[in-house]
Amino acid sequence: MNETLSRIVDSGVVAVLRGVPADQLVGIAEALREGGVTAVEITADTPGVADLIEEVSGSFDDEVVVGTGTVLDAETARTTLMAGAEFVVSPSLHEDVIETCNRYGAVSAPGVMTPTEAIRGYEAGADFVKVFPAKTVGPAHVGAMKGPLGQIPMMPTGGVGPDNAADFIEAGAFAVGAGGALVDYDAAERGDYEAITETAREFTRVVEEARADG
Ligand SMILES: O=C(O)C(=O)C[C@H](O)[C@H](O)COP(=O)(O)O
Repeated sequence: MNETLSRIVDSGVVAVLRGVPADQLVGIAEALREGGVTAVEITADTPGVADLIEEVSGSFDDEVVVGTGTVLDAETARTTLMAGAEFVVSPSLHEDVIETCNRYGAVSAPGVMTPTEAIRGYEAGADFVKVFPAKTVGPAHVGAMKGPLGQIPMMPTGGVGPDNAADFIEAGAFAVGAGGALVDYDAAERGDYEAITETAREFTRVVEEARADG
């Protein structure tokens, strides 16, 4: 397995940081890592995303795997890969983004909702697919897609929290992505990074237990 992908598997949870304030970034990434979440995605609509990716990848070496989220075009993929991103996630399917990632040896994950989109992304060379938005379709949808498409690693994202993460893992997801339910910017603003670590710990515990049960 690709090394970046195996580091995402190890984390089990990919933290989606959208609009993270620059002065909170390293503190939040550290708090997440303390709680076992060692894969972090900074979304491309975050101001200064390339600089933020460079900062976080320079701060942790191999301990934290860093990617770009909400990537809608090849230019954004290339720019952020050059800044140090190791994986690229999209809410939608863009074959030029997948192609660009493969050109530079990076992992790519298009956003998909249907079996047709999932297989199209995988045939285009994606390493895994992000089932998005996950909460509206639920774990049963992921389980049903994994039936005929068991070879495609799936990471449900969008409305995933410690309350439903186990159901997605039990349905066959190899990991989950989470933003709102995982990263509390207000807590970071107050300097309460321990709260972020606690949520991350709970999240990774739930995922590990669901894997052990499966
Ligand atoms: O556009 C993307 O690439 C995304 O990652 C979409 C959402 O920001 C994530 O799905 C996080 O969603 P929540 O966990 O519900 O906050």
